[in-house]
Amino acid sequence: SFRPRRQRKNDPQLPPGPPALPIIGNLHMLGKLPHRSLHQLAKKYGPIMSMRLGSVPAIVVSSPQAAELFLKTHDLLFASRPMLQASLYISYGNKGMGFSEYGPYWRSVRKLCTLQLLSASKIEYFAPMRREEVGLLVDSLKKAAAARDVVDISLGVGDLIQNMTCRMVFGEAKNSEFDLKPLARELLNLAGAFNIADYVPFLGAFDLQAVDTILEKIICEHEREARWKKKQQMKDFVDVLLSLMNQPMTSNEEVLYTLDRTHIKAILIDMIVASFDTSATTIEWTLSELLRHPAAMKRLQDELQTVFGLDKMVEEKDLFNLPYLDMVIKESLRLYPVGPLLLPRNCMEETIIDGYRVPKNARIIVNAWAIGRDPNAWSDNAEEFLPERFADTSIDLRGHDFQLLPFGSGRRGCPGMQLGLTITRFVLAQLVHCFNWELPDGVLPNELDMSEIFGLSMPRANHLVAVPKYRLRV
Ligand code: HEM
Repeated sequence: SFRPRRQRKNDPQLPPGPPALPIIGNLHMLGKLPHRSLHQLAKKYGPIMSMRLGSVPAIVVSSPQAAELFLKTHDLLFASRPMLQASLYISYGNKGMGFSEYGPYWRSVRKLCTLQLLSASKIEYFAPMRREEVGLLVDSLKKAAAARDVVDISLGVGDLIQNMTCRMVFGEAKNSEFDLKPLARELLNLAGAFNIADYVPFLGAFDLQAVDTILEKIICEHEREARWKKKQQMKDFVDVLLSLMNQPMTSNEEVLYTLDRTHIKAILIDMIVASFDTSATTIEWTLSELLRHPAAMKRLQDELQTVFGLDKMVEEKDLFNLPYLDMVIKESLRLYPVGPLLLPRNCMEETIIDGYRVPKNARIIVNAWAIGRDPNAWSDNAEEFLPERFADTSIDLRGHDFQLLPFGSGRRGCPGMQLGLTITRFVLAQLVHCFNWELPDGVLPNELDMSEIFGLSMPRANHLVAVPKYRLRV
């Protein structure tokens, strides 16, 4: 029916939400753990809640039904990301994928990454590298086991994933001239700081020039090598992207740009920021819960033992058809979505959702942490780690079931999901299969501290430490 344009009393209103202060809006309510604060607020104001982050309107989504409305029913309207000062800054003016606005440019970069860097065949190509890196960690843990040492699992797993990421992206974990990891760490700190509000007081401390210099060196080295060795076979991400340099990038036949060095650098930064911590954090939380639940640990070890026996280490290619492993990982990602507010969406056009007005350019925050704890979706034991809850369900984590959204959903969902899951399954299975794990002196399973800190991923506040005992016969 026809309506005059002027706002009327009966016109759709913003969703309910807490009162906002001048200038800062509701920023002061986020606290140190925004996913928890927003969860509490949503209990009062509902699963579609409106807030103001500084001057920016934000809509916080906290139930599976609401998430489906935003990520499926109206997917296209919310397939963009907000233009944040900091993201412009670290991605050479939004030339990457993760922070770019929806449109032909983003589509073409996303296609490039999905087909050339994150495809099933690329994932498989790096399997020997992952096997080697995990082997090194197992060796060092074996030594610690022999000496009855307490080991820092968070540190060990974090290092492992970082080495894997650097080898995949740059071809090596340590360059002869510099360690690549501090570079990635710095990018991550920056990206983590702005993922809710465009409010980054320490931006000045971040030295993009230094990052650019290092990336430039790495690219030059790869170019030199490619020329000398006439390298035929693609190796790391830098090689793949260089092989596409100066090629016209198209969308629907239209040439949008030619891939140049800035595009390549921005894509490399994206890949590092998105994959540097996420898998490590998932593994860290899963092992923590398994240490707290010895029966679940035993059941998983038994399942792996039926496939690999006690004479063999875990092989990545034989990790299919292990239902309990899958249930454990799902349960862990339900309770600890490592990118809860990882990348906010942006509303492209004013729209009406569930009777509420959602303004253009509102920031959409899907609180996967709250959704994973919604008692309507998960019953009253939602706070418990109970992998068995998935036993007779088809609930999946790929973004089709809106009560479980660790990778987001829809056209903007995580393109690295397959890679992340492959790494997580392999590393977790190996550590559980090769070792029995005990908490250090005096710590009982139910006393293990489980607090988190907020960042781009959501890691443990205190490192997980435990004593490994080697359990294989090889
Ligand atoms: C367990 C590991 C991982 C988890 C839980 C995870 C989770 C997520 C989530 C929640 C999003 C936001 C999705 C949305 O807005 O709907 C995302 C986006 C993204 N992830 Fe992952 N991720 C993981 C691993 C990876 C890996 C290994 C890569 C590969 C480099 C990767 C690359 C990306 C990129 C590029 C985006 C942005 C996509 C876009 O905006 O178009 N992720 N991820």
